[in-house]
Amino acid sequence: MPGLDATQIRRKLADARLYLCTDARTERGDLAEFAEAALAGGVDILQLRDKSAGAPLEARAELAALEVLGEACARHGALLAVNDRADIALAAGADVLHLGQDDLPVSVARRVVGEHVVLGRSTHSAEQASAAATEPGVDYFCTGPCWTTPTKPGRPAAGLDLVRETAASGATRPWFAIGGIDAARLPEVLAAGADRVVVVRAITEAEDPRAAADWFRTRLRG
Ligand SMILES: Cc1ncc(COP(=O)(O)OP(=O)(O)O)c(N)n1
Ligand SMILES: Cc1ncsc1CCOP(=O)(O)O
Repeated sequence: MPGLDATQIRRKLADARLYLCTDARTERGDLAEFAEAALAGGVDILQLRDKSAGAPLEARAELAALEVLGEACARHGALLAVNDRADIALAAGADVLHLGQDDLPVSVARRVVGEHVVLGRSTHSAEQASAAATEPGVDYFCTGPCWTTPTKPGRPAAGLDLVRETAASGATRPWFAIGGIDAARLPEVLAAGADRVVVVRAITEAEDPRAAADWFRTRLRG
C-alpha cells in the first residue's frame, strides 16, 4: 500500500482528534486485533510506545510491531507514530515522530526523518508549550499530564490549568491534552479548552477497545 505524502499527512494531523499510544501487547493478546478495533472505533493517530519492560523495545521488536500497526493504520487512513526514535521512524516509514523534552532536538530529528514526517513535542509547562507552539519544525505538541498517571510514573501532574493556558494562548499548531484522561474526565478536559486528546489506558485497558475509541470519537467530533 503506498504511503501518504507530506500534504496528506499534514491534513490528517489537522483533522486528528483522538491519539492513542499502545504497547506491543506481547503478553496480552494480538496486537493486530487490538489495532484493528481501536482504529475501527475512530483513533486518528496510533503510536507504539512500549515501556512495559521498564526499558525500550529492542529495535527489531519495535520494527516488527510497527509493521503490524502500519498495516492497520493504512487500512483505516490513520497516521502511524513512533515514540522517541528518529531512526526507527524512518525505517518503519512512519508518518509521525513524537519527541519528549529530553529526546532529540527537533532540528536533528528533522535531518534524520526528512520533511514529510510530522514532529510532535511533549510539554509540561506553559513555557514549554509556548516554545513548542513557535519552534521551527514542530508540527504539534502535547500538554500534560493533566492528572498523575501510572502510565508515566514519576511525572507530576501539570493539571488542567496548563490546558486552560494553552487554549488561551491562541496556539495555531494542533495540540493535544494528555495524561489520566478517561471517559469520566473527558468533559473537564474539553471544558478547559482542549479539543484533541491523547489516551493510553482508556483504550488499551478497555474491555471493548472499539467501543471505547468510538465513545471518545463521538465526543471529540461533536
Ligand atoms: C503523543 C504523545 N504525547 C506525549 C508523549 C510522552 O512523551 P515523553 O515525554 O517523551 O515520554 P515517553 O513517552 O518517552 O515516556 C508521547 N509518547 N506521545
Ligand atoms: C506518555 C505520557 N506522557 C504524559 S502522560 C502519559 C501517559 C498517559 O497515559 P494514560 O492515558 O494511561 O493516563
